[in-house]
Amino acid sequence: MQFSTLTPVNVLTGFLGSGKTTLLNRWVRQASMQNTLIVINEFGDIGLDHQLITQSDEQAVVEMSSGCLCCTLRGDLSRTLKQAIDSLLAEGKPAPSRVVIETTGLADPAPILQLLMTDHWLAHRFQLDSVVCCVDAANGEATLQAHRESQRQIAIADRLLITKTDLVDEVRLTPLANQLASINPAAEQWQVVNGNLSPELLVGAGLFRRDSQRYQVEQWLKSARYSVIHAEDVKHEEKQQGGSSADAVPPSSQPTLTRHGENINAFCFCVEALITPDALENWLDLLMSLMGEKMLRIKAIVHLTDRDEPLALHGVQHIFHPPTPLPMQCVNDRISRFVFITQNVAPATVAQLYRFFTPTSTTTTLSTDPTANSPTNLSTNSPTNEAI
Ligand SMILES: Nc1nc2c(ncn2[C@@H]2O[C@H](COP(=O)(O)OP(=O)(O)OP(=O)(O)O)[C@@H](O)[C@H]2O)c(=O)[nH]1
Repeated sequence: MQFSTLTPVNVLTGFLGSGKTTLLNRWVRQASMQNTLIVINEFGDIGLDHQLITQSDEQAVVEMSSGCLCCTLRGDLSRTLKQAIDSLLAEGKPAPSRVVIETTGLADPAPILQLLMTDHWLAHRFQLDSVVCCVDAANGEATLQAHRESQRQIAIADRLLITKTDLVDEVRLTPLANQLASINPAAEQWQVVNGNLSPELLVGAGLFRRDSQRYQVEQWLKSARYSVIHAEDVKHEEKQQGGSSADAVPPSSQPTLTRHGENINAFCFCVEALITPDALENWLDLLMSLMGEKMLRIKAIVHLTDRDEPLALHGVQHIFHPPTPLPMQCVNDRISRFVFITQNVAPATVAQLYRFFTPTSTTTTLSTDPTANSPTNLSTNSPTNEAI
């Protein structure tokens, strides 16, 4: 399956009452959202949101109710999308060119992202474009302190929309914006009043841009926004000074500590040397098996010893999307960059575990099979270069 033929999916998340439906109500009226399929995951029997969304000929709105997509209804997403697309085609309408999934306010978006990678039918038809998270300007700080789900929604997002900014002044807005930036430094922030925001600002955060038919590596990875830890520095300091790898962690990567003792860490781990496939696989395997639940999101551009072209990796918790081989001209150097957003996992732990596996001498080949979703499967098959 070519990347260019996969339908982009935007996941719209945000805590209860944060303004998701208000935003969607605006979006469905926009010309740029024509031919978009909107999936609303309601929790409970009465799908009020569905009644609120204005329907038009261009948009199909389907509703999944009675349960939360992230907890109980995983099989239902592919079923819902299949049925919706079948009925569009039966009516003589085109298949959707975009899907927007609005989650329940309490949903952890990570399982939904995993579903897009692991469900065979979904993985062959859809690709994640962006996770968009609404944060209520008036209640955001309190919600963030009190609810783990809210922290995870913010940490995993590509775009953060601070809604209801008409209700607060700068004195309240600035600390919230700073806190969001410390949890998720790479996510762009937008202020929104009554859902008034062009949907075009929200799409196109994915690795592959459909409109230009190009890979956009730096816009996707945004590694420059993170504090950086160099694998080589970690080694050097320990050898020369007898310090620990924690010494190599810059102060700017100190965690955002929330009231419930959750540490959200966002950092970029850089490796200048080419990495052997074994070291990569063993490192990621160990990280995921020991602390997969706490790995909220991982994106990486990796340069391996056994191949010229770089690979793009994208993981959510313990699940990885199949590696995507990229054309060499997408990158400027051969430094591997891993962006981690973690919960209660210190950057030093990630760095130390990497050191544990380097150097290694054997080489294997990474699979690009869409069903090979775990790092454990990275070494199984020959690459097929399907995504190029
Ligand atoms: N003042 C103000 N109110 C807003 C704004 N955006 C949304 N609201 C109001 O906030 C309330 C919640 O908005 P919704 O769009 O229903 O929020 P939601 O995230 O879909 O809510 P759930 O589905 O319960 O999670 C509604 O009464 C909206 O009218 C805004 O920018 N300013």
